Amino acid sequence: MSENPLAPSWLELPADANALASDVWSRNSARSPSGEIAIAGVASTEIAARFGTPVYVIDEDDVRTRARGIRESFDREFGRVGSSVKVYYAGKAFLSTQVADWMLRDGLNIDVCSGGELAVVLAAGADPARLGLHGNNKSLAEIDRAVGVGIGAIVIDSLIEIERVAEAASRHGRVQPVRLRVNSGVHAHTHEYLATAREDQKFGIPLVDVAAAVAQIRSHASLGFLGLHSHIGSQIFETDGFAEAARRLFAVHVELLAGGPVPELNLGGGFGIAYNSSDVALPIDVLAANLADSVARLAAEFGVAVPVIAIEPGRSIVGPSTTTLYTVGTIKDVLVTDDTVPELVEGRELVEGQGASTGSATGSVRKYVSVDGGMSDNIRPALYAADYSVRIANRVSDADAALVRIAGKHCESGDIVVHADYLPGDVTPGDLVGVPATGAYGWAMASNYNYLGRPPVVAVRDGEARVIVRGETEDDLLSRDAGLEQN
Ligand SMILES: Cc1ncc(COP(=O)(O)O)c(C=O)c1O
Ligand SMILES: N[C@@H](CCCC[NH3+])C(=O)O
Repeated sequence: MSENPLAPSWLELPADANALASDVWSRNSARSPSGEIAIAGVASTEIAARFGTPVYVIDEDDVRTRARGIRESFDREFGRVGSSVKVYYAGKAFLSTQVADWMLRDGLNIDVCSGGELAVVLAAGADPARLGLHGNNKSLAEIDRAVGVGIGAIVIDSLIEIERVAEAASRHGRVQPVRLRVNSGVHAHTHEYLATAREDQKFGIPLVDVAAAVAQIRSHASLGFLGLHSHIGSQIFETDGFAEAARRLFAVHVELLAGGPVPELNLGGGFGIAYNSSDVALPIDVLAANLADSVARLAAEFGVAVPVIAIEPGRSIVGPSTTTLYTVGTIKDVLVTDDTVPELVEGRELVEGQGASTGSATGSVRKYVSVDGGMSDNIRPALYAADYSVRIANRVSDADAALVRIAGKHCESGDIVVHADYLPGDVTPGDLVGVPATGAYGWAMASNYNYLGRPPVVAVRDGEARVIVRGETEDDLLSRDAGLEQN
């Protein structure tokens, strides 16, 4: 078997199209002696038989080990430079009461960005003091509830919000700790929709306006200023962007010290993970060490103490923990000829970065493998041109590898789950396939498009599986329909 010219340039023909890349699959994923993929000792076929497909399978030990690992790495590295760290799990990546409970037990705080997320973590029994609330347009009701329950921090995102939070705090007789989100102007190297600190976007306050905003915060007895906040974007692989944001914020942080205490500095989340064989994630302990060194250097340069650092990782904690299992329904070998190439070129522009080949593609076959889910359980390939990977989960095969595109079942040609990977060429209807690294922003961004029910989330640990979020049924889908008018 040779490489298919339709394959994107980053995708290499694997030596074994059954192999599970250890940096992409959850830590307890492995082929069992029969050849099928087992996750934390639970066979894929058993999961599919008990819970149906599609199904998100979350490896509990993986997500909790990562949560503790991030906390410990940052504690160690910032302890080394005379400071400490508050780690907030960014609940937007994936939140359920069970996941919230794991995070809290493993010593993390939780960051929420809506009243709904707040309700979930409160339902998990979280101490509100360990929570933070974000959002560029929090409603008055959301602010009121957060202040009323005694939330640990509110990240103020606009000048207008200073007055809203101050008013709610004085009404509740509280001094509400707040951070101020700053648009650092750092252009993180990621998809445009995932970059959150360029000048031309909705989040935060420009650096030049920060001094006045903080003066406004400090003028309210009902507000307590914790410090500045920056989140430059998501799925970022290098430390440079974080270090540059820290540098820009630090200069302002130091100026603010002249007007009162600034105990903390929040550097946000955004640490990248591997979704496929071309992604190389920076190890968390390297990232933590680099950031600690950068912040310590800045503190020394400015002659001030290293502040307490807060971080808000989401994807890097929960992303690699989860595999989505699907059942293959139909398969088509699509011959890409001269006639179809122009369409492909156009398609490539729509999904920039996917890297479909152009002229040389003539006469090559792309195998379309359609599964029983799609953009309703993972919108990221369609929304961000995210490149995932795939393996047959119910068996191994020594058939020659074939270039496949995993498509969903939605009425939408952009409904793609995996743009390109190699699978054994005998992949067949009825096979189970596993798509790893779907834990972050998969279920969280799922929809009911085409009236598909959102799949269940099943947690696996030590050979046991249990539902932590049940899947939606047709009754669920119909339950919000008001029905026909009675004549
Ligand atoms: C303010 C804020 N904090 C934290 C995160 C979490 O980012 P990630 O899941 O990439 O770590 C996000 C999402 O991008 C965010 O907007
Ligand atoms: N939803 C994005 C991450 C968050 C974007 C900015 N807060 C993703 O799937 O990658």
